[in-house]
Amino acid sequence: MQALRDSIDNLDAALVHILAERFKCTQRVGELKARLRLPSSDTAREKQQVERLRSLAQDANLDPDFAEKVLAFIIKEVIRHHETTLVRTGSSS
Ligand SMILES: O=C(O)C(=O)C[C@]1(C(=O)O)C=C[C@@H](O)C=C1
Repeated sequence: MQALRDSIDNLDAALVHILAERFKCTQRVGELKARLRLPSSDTAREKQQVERLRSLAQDANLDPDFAEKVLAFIIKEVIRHHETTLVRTGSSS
């Protein structure tokens, strides 16, 4: 049991680090979008991401619906960050 919990703790730490790296990338995208006055969300891109992630999940034996929900949750937070960046950089008006 303890060995399994140690593995879970390591995997949770990896998830946090991976998420932090992803948010660093999306922060840069948000700044670019603000500068170029592009919309915060891109539904065509999201559709591609969902398709790809569902396929990856299937191959990895992970429930694709769950993977899609996780992605949607993350993207919702990214869009919130993009909106904050717009206000912070004064590009929202
Ligand atoms: O690729 C973009 O345009 C982003 O802003 C990043 C991202 C994402 O988190 O992957 C977030 C919002 C968009 O709707 C699509 C994708």
